[in-house]
Amino acid sequence: MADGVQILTSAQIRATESAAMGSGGTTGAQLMERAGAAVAGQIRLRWPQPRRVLVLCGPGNNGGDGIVIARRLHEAGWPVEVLALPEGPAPDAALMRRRCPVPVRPLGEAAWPAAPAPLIVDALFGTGLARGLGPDLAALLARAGETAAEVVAVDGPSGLCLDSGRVLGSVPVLPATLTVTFDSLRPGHLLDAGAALCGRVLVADIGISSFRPQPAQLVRIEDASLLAPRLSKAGGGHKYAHGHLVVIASGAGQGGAARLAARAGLRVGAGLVTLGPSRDAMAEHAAPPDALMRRALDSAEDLATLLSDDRIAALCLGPGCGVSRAGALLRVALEWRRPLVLDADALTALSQRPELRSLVHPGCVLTPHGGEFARLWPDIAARLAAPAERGPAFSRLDAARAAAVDLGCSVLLKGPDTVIAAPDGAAAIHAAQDLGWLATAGAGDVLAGLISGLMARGLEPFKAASAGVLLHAAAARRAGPGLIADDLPEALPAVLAGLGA
Ligand SMILES: NC(=O)C1=CN([C@@H]2O[C@H](COP(=O)(O)OP(=O)(O)OC[C@H]3O[C@@H](n4cnc5c(N)ncnc54)[C@H](OP(=O)(O)O)[C@@H]3O)[C@@H](O)[C@H]2O)[C@@H](O)CC1
Ligand SMILES: Nc1ncnc2c1ncn2[C@@H]1O[C@H](COP(=O)(O)OP(=O)(O)O)[C@@H](O)[C@H]1O
Ligand SMILES: [K+]
Repeated sequence: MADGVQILTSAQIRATESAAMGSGGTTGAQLMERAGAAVAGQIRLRWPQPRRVLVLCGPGNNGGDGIVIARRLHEAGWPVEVLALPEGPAPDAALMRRRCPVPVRPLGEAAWPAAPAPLIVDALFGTGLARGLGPDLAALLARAGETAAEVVAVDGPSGLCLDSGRVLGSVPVLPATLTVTFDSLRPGHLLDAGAALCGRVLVADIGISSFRPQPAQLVRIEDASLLAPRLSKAGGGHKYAHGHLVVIASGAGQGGAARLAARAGLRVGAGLVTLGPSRDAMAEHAAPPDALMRRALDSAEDLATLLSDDRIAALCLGPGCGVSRAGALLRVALEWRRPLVLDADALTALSQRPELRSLVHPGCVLTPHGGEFARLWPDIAARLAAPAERGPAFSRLDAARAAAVDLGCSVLLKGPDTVIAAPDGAAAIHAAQDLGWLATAGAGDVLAGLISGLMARGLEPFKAASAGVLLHAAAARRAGPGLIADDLPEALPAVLAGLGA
């Protein structure tokens, strides 16, 4: 399992809540009171001066939380209006409605306030969202969206599937300024459209964390400081003790992407890195860094000979390699059965050579972006591209997990929301929607170099992929706006020093 903060799906948070209540230590109404109090508290922290607030409540427990929020804000002297859908079969929510000192009026066109409230609390649907919003509700929310009110979403914006980060149905949802969720994040807060729609996400502790399922199957990776002990070279050791990485490079005239990967491998601490271009491309790959070693590799036989050296610890195949060259070397790389990163052209080559799929093994990390993923797994990609009608919708997380199980290796699906899945079901999400500058040629090559460098240093594939993504993002933050891929390896020394590695 990667180091990180546990993420629970809707089904898992429901089970956690049931276990907490089943223990006899708490009741559903108490949990609802804590949840509502936490949201009201966050609202008052963010907007210290009372202001008119419109609380929109749904039929279930999300709506029950909304009623608690309304009561709490009313008690604090805020002018509160509550509009609610008809009650569903949720006894705790019904209890809260009976206790509510503010009139609860039916939500609909007739009751909609003429003058818009500056703050809207969206407590319509949370983890119980089963389908897209109906047209009447969607129209009301669209109107609310036009008023430039600030929106606080309870658990998540209503209409957003909290398991996938996808909007259900073809209806717009009300984007939130602030989302307050309970106990832990859901995948949908980080994935796909969810990250933008949720705004700032805060997690309120409601006292049920000891009832979460263990071990964690899904985490958010965000804290690079956890990596420091594994990245440190304190304690000595010869360069070979830190691993020898081989990065396959291109034939003549095909560019320097592999050099970016190799440079990243060196910077992340692999003891030695050998770049392997074809013989006729040796001269063009002679550029710095001089710390790189070079070895001409023209054929699968040349690669097999090189890999017979036991000291070689990891191989990176794909960046700037050319699809036909990657295809020619792929079988030997896979039959080596040692730590291997397949990226870029190697992924395209694998999609064209189905007979090699059975050779993929647990020591491999595949790092596709969306296009490469769709070439390798067209059926899974089609499920992801299909409209999301019902919750839980098929997600990028589901897609990466299905791919990891299919090939029996770790799969890293790249994007602003990167998902890493291991074949045993472990998974991690890294949200970097603030790092648009990473959408630059060669950023992925650097990532492949980081991961393979970490694998050369002995990190197991899933952990190396998780750590590589973290370091990649940290380097991008360090390099800042205007970054190009070449800057990322150069930013690593400062990142590593900052981590105390
Ligand atoms: N877990 C925890 O630890 C805690 C959870 N808490 C809170 O509970 C929330 C989950 O509550 P929940 O399970 O009652 O579901 P919720 O989101 O209120 O919706 C279900 C209702 O909506 C209906 N419905 C669904 N989709 C619809 C649609 N498109 N259009 C119309 N109707 C639709 C659905 O009806 P049905 O699908 O059966 O027709 C059902 O009546 C969670 O998000 C959190 O806020 C906290 O109080 C305490 C701790
Ligand atoms: N908009 C974005 N926000 C954050 N990260 C991004 C964004 N676009 C791309 N990335 C990241 O940058 C890298 C790009 O990799 P890739 O698509 O393979 O590019 P290339 O092939 O040009 O190297 C990946 O790590 C991806 O997660
Ligand atoms: K909500």
